[in-house]
Amino acid sequence: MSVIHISNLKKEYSGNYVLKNINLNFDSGQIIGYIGPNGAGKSTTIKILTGIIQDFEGDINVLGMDIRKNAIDVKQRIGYIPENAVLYEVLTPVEYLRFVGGLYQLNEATIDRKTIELLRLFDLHDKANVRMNNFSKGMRQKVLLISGLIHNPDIIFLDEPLSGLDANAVILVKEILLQLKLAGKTIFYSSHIMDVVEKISDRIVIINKGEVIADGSFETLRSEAHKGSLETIFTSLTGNEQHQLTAGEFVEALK
Ligand SMILES: Nc1ncnc2c1ncn2[C@@H]1O[C@H](COP(=O)(O)OP(=O)(O)OP(=O)(O)O)[C@@H](O)[C@H]1O
Repeated sequence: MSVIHISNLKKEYSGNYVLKNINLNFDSGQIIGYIGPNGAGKSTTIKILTGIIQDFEGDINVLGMDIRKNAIDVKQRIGYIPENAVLYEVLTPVEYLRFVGGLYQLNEATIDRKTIELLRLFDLHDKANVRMNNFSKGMRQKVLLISGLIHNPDIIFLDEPLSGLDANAVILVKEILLQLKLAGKTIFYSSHIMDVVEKISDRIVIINKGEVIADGSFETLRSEAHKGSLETIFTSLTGNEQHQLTAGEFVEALK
């Protein structure tokens, strides 16, 4: 069943189209890797799909609802873990997650029960009531992940979710995403870490300059591109295979 339907999506800033006629359908129970170079339009797409940006051309349907008309209903059933989030740093994780859980209309007992358990599983139980202003990057990222998942959403949008996490936490989050997928959730995953995208995605969409330039399973992309890893497929498709040369020029320019 199609849970995300994107039809003729375009987005412009000051007359410059950063998304150019994107058409995509995604089925439930899949991990979708959404990748592209810096500035390709990944975060903009995610912000439109999650109802944060409402000024766009085309039609977006999420979980059977038109995002323009039903943004609030859609938001209740999706989770969004943004790239750069402003956590309310004067708050503790317990206070912050109570606030977020309240937005999702969870009752306080449920929020507190989930919060304590989820913090424990992320090794943050001893920080539950400590203000987040002195938290490390990875600790903040863990709280952010919990805040996007606490209402058990049907679709989870993640923008560079492993940022700052240590190796154990990365393995744990990858495993959580795979188990959420097996439970029927749809995961929309945007990242620059190619080997993770390669390993976890059922389908990979590559965008460049606001356009879809590749779409398929890793095996399909690999056979079409005649390349080994997703990293080499990515660099050949996005037209940047001159890294050694560019690095040399960079070092030269420093002199
Ligand atoms: N609020 C804005 N006003 C004007 N231009 C914007 C705005 N937000 C994004 N853009 C532009 O839209 C384009 C796409 O940006 P976007 O953040 O979606 O890229 P991205 O693929 O997520 O990049 P990155 O990998 O660097 O995070 C960029 O050229 C960016 O400068």
